[in-house]
Amino acid sequence: MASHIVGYPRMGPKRELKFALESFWDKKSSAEDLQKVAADLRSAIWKQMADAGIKYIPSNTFSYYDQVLDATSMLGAVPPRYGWNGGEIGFDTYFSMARGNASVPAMEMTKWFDTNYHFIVPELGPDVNFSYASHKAVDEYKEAKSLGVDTVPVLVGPVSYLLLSKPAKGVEKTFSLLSLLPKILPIYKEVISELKAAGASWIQFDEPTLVLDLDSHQLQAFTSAYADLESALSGLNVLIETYFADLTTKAYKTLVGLKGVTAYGLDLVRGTQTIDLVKAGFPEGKYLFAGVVDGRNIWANDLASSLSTLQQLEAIVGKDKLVASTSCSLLHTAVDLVNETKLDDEIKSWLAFAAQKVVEVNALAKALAGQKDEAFFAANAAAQASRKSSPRVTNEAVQKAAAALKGSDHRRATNVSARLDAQQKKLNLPVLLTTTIGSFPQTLELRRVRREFKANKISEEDYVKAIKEEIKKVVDLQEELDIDVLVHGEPERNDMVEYFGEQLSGFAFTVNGWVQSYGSRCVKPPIIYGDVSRPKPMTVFWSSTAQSMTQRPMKGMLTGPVTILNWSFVRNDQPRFETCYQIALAIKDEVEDLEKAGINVIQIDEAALREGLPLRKSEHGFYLKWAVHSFRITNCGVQDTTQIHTHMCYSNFNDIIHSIIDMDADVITIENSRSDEKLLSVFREGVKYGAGIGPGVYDIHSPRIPSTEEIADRIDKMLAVLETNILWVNPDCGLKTRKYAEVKPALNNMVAAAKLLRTQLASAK
Ligand SMILES: Nc1nc2c(c(=O)[nH]1)N[C@@H](CNc1ccc(C(=O)N[C@@H](CCC(=O)N[C@@H](CCC(=O)N[C@@H](CCC(=O)O)C(=O)O)C(=O)O)C(=O)O)cc1)CN2
Ligand code: MET
Ligand SMILES: [Zn+2]
Repeated sequence: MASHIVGYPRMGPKRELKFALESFWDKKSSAEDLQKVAADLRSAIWKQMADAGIKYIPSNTFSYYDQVLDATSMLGAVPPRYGWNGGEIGFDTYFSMARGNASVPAMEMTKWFDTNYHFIVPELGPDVNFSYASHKAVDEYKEAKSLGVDTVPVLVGPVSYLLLSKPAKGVEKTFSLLSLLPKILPIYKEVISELKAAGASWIQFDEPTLVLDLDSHQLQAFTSAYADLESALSGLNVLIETYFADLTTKAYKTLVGLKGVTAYGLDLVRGTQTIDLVKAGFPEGKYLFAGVVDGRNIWANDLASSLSTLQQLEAIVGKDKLVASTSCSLLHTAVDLVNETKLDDEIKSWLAFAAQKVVEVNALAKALAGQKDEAFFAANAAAQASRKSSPRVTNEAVQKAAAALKGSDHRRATNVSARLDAQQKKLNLPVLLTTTIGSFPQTLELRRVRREFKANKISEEDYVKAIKEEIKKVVDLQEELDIDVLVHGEPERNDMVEYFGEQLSGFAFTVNGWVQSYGSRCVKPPIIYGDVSRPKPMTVFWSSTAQSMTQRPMKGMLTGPVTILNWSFVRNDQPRFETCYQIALAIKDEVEDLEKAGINVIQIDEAALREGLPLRKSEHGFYLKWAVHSFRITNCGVQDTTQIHTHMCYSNFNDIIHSIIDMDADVITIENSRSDEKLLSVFREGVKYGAGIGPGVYDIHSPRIPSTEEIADRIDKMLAVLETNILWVNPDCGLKTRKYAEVKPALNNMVAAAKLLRTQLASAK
């Protein structure tokens, strides 16, 4: 019985890679400095896994930015605008694709399945000349070998690579990405042959797209691809790794029928029915890599339960053919619990980060082989029992309140158009209202103030004073720019989810529990371990302070329950929807306290509602029902005259537009400018939208300053499909990652464009 790890976090236990990357990008250190940090991280990870006893240790799961971009580099699929002239791809070309450069914008980035990780989307057309342009996979295999570790090199599988790509500009409608298979497989063969020459005996292809709803043409692509690779792969053990959900019966049949493949990796955590597929039939003589240790969460594994699952599987696949593994790459969990100095011992005993999960996987493999570490299993069982019975986990009052929600719809009594009328009477605002999404630039000074306050280096009094001054600056700036509905700028928040987690009961937070979101950017998801409640108001002080500084409406600014849920590490001992309802009740209390404090406009961000959509269509309906319901619970109790906003920053929701309407917000602001045709086409196709709507008029992810004409043009396009009286004018998303030098002129042009159109509309009447 052996053990395997699908993949490992690259950022390092203290985000060493983040700091090395950012310092290199800022030209404060050399390429060699960066390479040295990276090599040290890799060697530490390999040694750690080898010491733990892991048999199948992955290599090439390290990346300077993203593993899909690494595959693009391996294939030489560099879009022509980056001016690459062949040869081994270096940092210049690689980081230009990832982040853009002075003259060319970055490639598109999008969500990796239903995680908070983002990958760089390959752009492929009929003219791409593929060539073997990055030897990273082979180099890393050799590097590990020279350190005495024989690894399993990991490649993004050829079919998933194509299924995750997008057609290049100009061929969007006509081009079949899968038609490129015969062009990329020769490159894969070159890599395989070099790996063999270097001594590899195993190879892992990550083919996570196998868990999606695939049609027979797409499934056939897997069959042909691996048939084509069969002779190149002969002599190697070949693992096809899937993760994030169950396979459909058809996909499972395709997988186990692949030529030349000797091992299958299955996610037994999110794939709740996977075990039944295996029971219904598993090919003789093949390996099953059983993903029983959750790579998406921070909970210690229930070892007794996993051991029993593995024993059932062993009876089917045979003793020497079962391998204990993680459910997916550990990229999506925090790195090492050892560095958590502030968590108490009880909560710590319930947790396992990546480093601890490696030990769990190995303990399971040994136990199955008859060498059970009794002390380790006993300590684990005790921790599981303590988590089940701890009074800190259960709050009867919260459970009762959440249970009482069932059966009711929680809708505001008045319909949205009547509410908008009532709000207009109270607020008396012009048409084409301007606003922003919430955050203003997070300056270094601001981050320093927060850090020093957290470390008790400055007093609460000084801290409050500094934040108040910052809010005043932001308010004054917005008045000067003549924005209609103001925000306080969120200077007191480190992150829109972590900030609320820190103030709610039932949450724990870490010091170093960082998870890569994209490139060098990381998030520190709070841990929801118990029933959620709100001990006291969270934002009322800052919002009413901000409102007292201006006559204009000041938006209260909250993060919605679905987003808090999706961007936290969620408890796994009750269904997600129950936790979501509890958060909704806490946010409801906050909404009502803001209203009482005289805040007339309240924004409840649901930035992550779309990303939480299950991977399989059959599960969409159920998710959307409780997610939308949770949102409505937060604001069903406010008066007609209180205006509820929501914000989303993932524009690809044509498929869920009816659920968005059903959220029944008074105003929604949405990311749009990166993909305006996509969003506006919903309305062009005749979807009736009567609530306020602000499709973003410029992209905040780019430092570029949009001109007045260009923004006016965008607004014009929107007016062609949306009624004047419901249209709002705002950027795509919050401004926290931008600089004031960019934000001031951009907002100035935005207000000018709105005014220009107001004048045109008035004279057209
Ligand atoms: N949770 C979440 N998910 C999201 C988003 C989001 O806003 N939040 N936005 C979308 C895009 N994803 C993003 C993810 C991260 C960042 C981002 O800016 N992250 C920062 C960390 C931000 C943070 O929490 N910083 C803290 C802590 C500061 C810090 O890192 N301090 C160091 C000290 C180092 C120093 O001396 O500076 C430490 O604690 O170790 C603060 O500002 O208060 C980063 O990686 O740089 C932006 C967008 C999708 N997913
Ligand atoms: C990722 S959505 C961000 C919403 C938040 N209110 C902000 O402006 O930063
Ligand atoms: Zn946003």
